[in-house]
Amino acid sequence: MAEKGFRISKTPVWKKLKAHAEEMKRPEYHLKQLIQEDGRMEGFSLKHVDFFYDFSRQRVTRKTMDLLFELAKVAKVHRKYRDKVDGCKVNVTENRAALHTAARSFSGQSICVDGVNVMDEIDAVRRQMKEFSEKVHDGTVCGSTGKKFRHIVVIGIGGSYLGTEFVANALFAYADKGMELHFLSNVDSHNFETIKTKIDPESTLCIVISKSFTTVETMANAQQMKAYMTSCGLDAVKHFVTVTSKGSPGDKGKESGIETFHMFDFIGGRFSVTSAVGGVPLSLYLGYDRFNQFLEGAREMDIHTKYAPSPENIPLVSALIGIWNNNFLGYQAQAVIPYASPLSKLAPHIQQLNMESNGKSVTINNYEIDQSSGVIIFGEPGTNAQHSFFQLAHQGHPFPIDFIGVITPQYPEGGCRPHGVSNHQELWANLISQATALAVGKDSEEKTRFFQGNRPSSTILLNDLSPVNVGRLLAYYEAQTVYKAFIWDINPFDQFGVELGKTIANDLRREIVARNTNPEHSFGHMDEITRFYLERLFAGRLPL
Ligand SMILES: O=P(O)(O)OC[C@H]1O[C@H](O)[C@H](O)[C@@H](O)[C@@H]1O
Repeated sequence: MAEKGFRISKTPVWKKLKAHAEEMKRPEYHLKQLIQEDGRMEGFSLKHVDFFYDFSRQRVTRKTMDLLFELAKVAKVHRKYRDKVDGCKVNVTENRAALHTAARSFSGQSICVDGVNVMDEIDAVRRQMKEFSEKVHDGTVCGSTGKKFRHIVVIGIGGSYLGTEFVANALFAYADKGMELHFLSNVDSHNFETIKTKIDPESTLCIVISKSFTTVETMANAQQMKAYMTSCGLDAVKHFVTVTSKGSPGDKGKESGIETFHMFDFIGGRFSVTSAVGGVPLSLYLGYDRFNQFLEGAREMDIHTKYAPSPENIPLVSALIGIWNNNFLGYQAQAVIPYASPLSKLAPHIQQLNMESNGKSVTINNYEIDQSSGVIIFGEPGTNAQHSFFQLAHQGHPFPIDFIGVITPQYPEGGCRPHGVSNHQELWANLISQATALAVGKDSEEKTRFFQGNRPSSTILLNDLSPVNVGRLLAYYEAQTVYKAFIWDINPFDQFGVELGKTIANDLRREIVARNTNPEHSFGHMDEITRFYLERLFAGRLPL
């Protein structure tokens, strides 16, 4: 993928960027000055069809951008990206391709991995999802007592859950198929018990989604759900379908009576919402055509990402700005603040996408990373966020923000204008003012009322929250994540960092099983702290 011995932090352009970051500390580069420059908005924003990206309130000048484009060139990002979308095995640690982009390709062109055109199986799964969702909607496929399905319980965690939840929330206004969607992700029994109170088992379809079909939480929840359905006198087989990778323990074939939709080893969990992982629940919830429109939006952003030259390439420009903020200006966190409640689950999805992909300690050639890769991502919708953590954003530790605005809301507003403006106009007044306040700041004799300003943000604008635009937004963040990794020269497609905790949990599970089967089993051989917690679990209360 990259030449051996390559380290981005050792390149001359990296050093030039370091020196430039020092220069950018000078007062004349304070954002309150930069945003006054003629043509700032036009020169520091990009538009691609329905997607507008404004970086005029980032701490960058033309020189910064030129250096960042040089950095992208040195990192050979365009070649790496083309290798990825063409099916090269860019996930070198797992010897896999990374082809989430193929899940929304409609070009008719082959994409080959090991000489096999993956589009054939992707197309077959698309047809299967379409047919299945139509049969559920017309009642041909129904529960074991003949009732139409009205509740869908998605059983999955991490990448087999977060993307679907984000899209389902974003497109709630389009969910007119009479389906209620529930997410059983956490092994915490509260999650399961709460869902039980909300569903009618006879009209409930469970979708077990797990690429590996070994994830402990998902397997436990699937078993709980199966036992519950059986206890309700239902034939559980008729109430379950699975989404899993070919050949996994859950891929039991037609004879099991459970319909299986395949996902593939070349699509990573956190990149999988445009595959059957999102496709099965979302086509049931929204209808297949709307899921398809969502894919169209993602595809269109993929094409832009692949072909647009660096200065016009929106995901690349935002990845470069992210690296500038992180590695050169020293910001360690990034907030995602949509001024649109339907995007309330965007931040948790982007959090996994970014932090699991780019929270790495070695480069693709196994060199220890000597600059940080990945930042802490968090977020909540505005204006709610303003009334919780924005104090820190304005006067405490600064962190860059992605603001997201939607021009036309999903529901038409009535004529009521509480302060002379509609609620949507009020929302926008806040969206605009927050970015300005962060950038400009405010002088004051009173120290507690002083605002330093110079706090960077970008603003993404969408015409509306249609399935197509939600697809564009998703693909934008996916591409931005991948471009960042390609600049840092890390592999964004593996996640070995999640393994250690799971291994320790396996050991503890064995201990708990031993005590469950033998009440005399002692935890005496364990360390004091672990022993304390295990004893409390079995004692059922804190020590007196
Ligand atoms: O889809 P599954 O195999 O059940 O995996 C579910 C999730 O668990 C893993 O621990 C990883 O952290 C995620 O990347 C993955 O999406």
